[in-house]
Amino acid sequence: MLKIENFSLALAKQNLLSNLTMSVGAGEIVTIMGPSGCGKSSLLAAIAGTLDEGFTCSGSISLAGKSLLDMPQSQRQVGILFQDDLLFPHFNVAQNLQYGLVQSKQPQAKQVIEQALADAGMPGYQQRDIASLSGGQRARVSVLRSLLAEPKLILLDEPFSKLDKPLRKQFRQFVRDKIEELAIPAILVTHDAEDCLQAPPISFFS
Ligand SMILES: Nc1ncnc2c1ncn2[C@@H]1O[C@H](COP(=O)(O)OP(=O)(O)OP(=O)(O)O)[C@@H](O)[C@H]1O
Repeated sequence: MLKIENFSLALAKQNLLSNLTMSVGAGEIVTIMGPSGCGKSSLLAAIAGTLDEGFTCSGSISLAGKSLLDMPQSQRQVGILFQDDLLFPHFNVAQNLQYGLVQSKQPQAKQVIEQALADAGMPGYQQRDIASLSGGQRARVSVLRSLLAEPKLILLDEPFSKLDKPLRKQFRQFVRDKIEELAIPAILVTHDAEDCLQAPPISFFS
């Protein structure tokens, strides 16, 4: 479980978040909404350990009982998905997925990748160039790459915003199923109430 307790975040003298307390259970997806610039992505960065200098935070964030704020970024095992996928354009689909694969799965990489692509409705796409994929296919490869790294928590920063409506619906379901399957907590930041994958959103609108 992810637990955020009395968490406050400031940028120079600007208060972004004050005393946020929330928890996210295994397989649960909590959605966060709020106006542009209110600090949603910064909260995700604080959890992932990628907050830039200039931000200060207080309170606690723990995952499975371990404090994340005290942990180096490399040890946090947090997966992040952004609006723009960060796939390597010069690698094909399989090479991109292999990059995400945890060390223990490397010996069976071929089979694991084959199965992951089949699960994502993209069987046989291993050798395809990234540039030849549609937006929805790129999005799916991007999610798969994050999930193959077996993160202990996943943070989704508007990953659906570039997809058209029918694709968005299909992709939301795909992400929800994968997170439930992995039984890890997830936080989704969005501007679109329809993106709420489970319960109603936590709103940062004041
Ligand atoms: N690297 C940075 N350096 C300085 N200021 C930053 C940095 N990143 C974000 N900010 C500022 O911090 C505030 C919160 O930004 P953040 O990206 O967290 O907002 P957001 O709620 O995710 O916005 P949006 O919905 O527009 O993506 C904004 O005022 C933004 O300009």
